[in-house]
Amino acid sequence: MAHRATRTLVLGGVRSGKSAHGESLLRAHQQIRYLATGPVTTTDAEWTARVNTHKQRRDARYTTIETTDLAEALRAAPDIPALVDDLGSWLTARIDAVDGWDSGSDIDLDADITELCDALAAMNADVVLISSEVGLSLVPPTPAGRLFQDLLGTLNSAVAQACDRVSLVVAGRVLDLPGSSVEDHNGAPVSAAQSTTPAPAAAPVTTAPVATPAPVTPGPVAEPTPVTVSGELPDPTDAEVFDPITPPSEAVAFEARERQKSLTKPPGSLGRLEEIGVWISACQGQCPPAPITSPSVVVFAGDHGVARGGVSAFPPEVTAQMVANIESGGAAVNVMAARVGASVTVVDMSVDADTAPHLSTFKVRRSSEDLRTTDSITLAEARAALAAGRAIADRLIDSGSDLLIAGEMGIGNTTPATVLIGALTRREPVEIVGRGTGVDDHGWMRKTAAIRDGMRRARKVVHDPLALLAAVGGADLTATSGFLAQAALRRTPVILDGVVITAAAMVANELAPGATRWWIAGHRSVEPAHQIALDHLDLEPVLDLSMRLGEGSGAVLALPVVQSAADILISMATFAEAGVTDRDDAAVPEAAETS
Ligand SMILES: O=C(O)c1ccc[n+]([C@@H]2O[C@H](COP(=O)([O-])O)[C@@H](O)[C@H]2O)c1
Ligand SMILES: Cc1cc2nc[nH]c2cc1C
Repeated sequence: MAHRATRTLVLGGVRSGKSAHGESLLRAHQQIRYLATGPVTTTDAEWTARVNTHKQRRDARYTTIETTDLAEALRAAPDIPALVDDLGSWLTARIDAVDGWDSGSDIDLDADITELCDALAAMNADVVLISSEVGLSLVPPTPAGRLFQDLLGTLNSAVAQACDRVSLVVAGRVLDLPGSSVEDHNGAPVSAAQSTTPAPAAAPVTTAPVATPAPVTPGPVAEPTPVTVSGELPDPTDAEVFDPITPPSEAVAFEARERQKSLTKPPGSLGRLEEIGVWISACQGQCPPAPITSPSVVVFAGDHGVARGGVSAFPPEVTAQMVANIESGGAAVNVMAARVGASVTVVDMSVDADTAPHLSTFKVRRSSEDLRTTDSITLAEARAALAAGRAIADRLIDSGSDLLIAGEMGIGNTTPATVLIGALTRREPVEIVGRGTGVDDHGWMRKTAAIRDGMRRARKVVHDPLALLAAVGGADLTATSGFLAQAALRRTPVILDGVVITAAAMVANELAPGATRWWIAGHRSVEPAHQIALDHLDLEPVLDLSMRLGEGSGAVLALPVVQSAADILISMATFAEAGVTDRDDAAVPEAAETS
């Protein structure tokens, strides 16, 4: 599936973090044109220092082009992602060009703005434009100041119309602004300026809070702020085909290990945390890494026909009830995510009930079939579910998510998860069956038999990941596999949750070999199949709290550990900076004569 170009306008005040956010949106690209619109030569030392700070943050993937003719610069390479920083400097140059500072309201830049918007519309690659939001401050006391403020407001509005996404960055927090984004029938963004047809009829996919996590304060959970990730159903053609996965950067991992040694701590004293920091750095392709500020949890929900066979301690209607609970912020995952500043989105892939339209845009069917006797879903449904999972990952990453977590909700889903793990690792059902939600002994026997029957059917298609998911996985697990593999393809780190997510991860790693390098295991579930799956993927869980809840809860609990690991590499002082004597620099006392 080709990645679709996205035009994003990032607004914010001075030192709000808007440029850093803009850069993070282009994180996944290997080649980026940095269109610098500021003055090329200046005698202002402070300005030069500011420019240097920005330059240092950018890595070798960036080519800097200093220009005040933005339209031409964009048109020169429409297939290469671009970062424009910023529109205010461009506007200054346009006003300079017509000697317009004293012209009051007579100045007319409409033609320049239209040309810029047309060039934006012609881009085939992602483009991010940074601009100051100056309209919230006092009206400037000088005519030139008022002219600039008015024109920049007009320019920002025009560019916003030409963009697919607009965000406002305030104090390092990113707020996705709702509005005029519409998409064509293939899901490709069409700017409102270009669009001649009304928005498509399909309901937008509204997610529970995305990108604007509540501040982490003790007390009741903040009310979720719905954010719309607009879009139609993705094209399922070839949804199971993935480009090769490239691993996180070995060179940056080496650099990060070297940096660990230089920080004011005995080498290795932070144990596993050090390697987690190295991993985040390698995933981001930069050392030190950027802090993890926009983590997103997606809870994939679905029912399973096998649940009618008495394999769970709870009845299937609980799935839909819990989906509503998660959507309204009352589930464990909501509470934990609010504590650590992660957004939570619940997606109905195959719940056996009608859920709210904004949760069911990607819904493939009501309940997957009973895996004991029937394929859970058809191959066409499996492709649709895979494409949905991939599109959800894409949309979150394109909105600035810097770490993804998959969670799930579905009564009976530990049975298909265990079947997948058993089939891929060739284990006996009794070795891997667990109690799930707490099924009793009779239920345990029914579940073991169901796993045996499912594994018998799975064995025939074990070498074909798509067919395997269709035979015994169901729509929710299939979407999860697409989501996890796509995150790896988009070079975005993931924290895995318990047995169900890890089962989907195993199949994702079959679809996209090497994807596992982009994942870390958040915790060890008490389900016996989980440890077997973790061993298979060569993953060591961060936490072991004897949990078996699902929803993404174990992964969310591990998130602050991963965030701290990144922070250590970012913020700790080195021995040299802090004036602390390093081990190798210490004076060695004369060895005592022992003759
Ligand atoms: O993630 C886990 O390891 C895990 C272990 C046991 C149960 N669950 C959750 O419990 C439900 C499935 O359990 P069951 O007994 O209905 O198969 C489902 O909603 C999962 O989120 C999750
Ligand atoms: C209440 C309940 C909450 C859950 N969350 C994830 N799986 C679950 C299963 C049940 C039964």
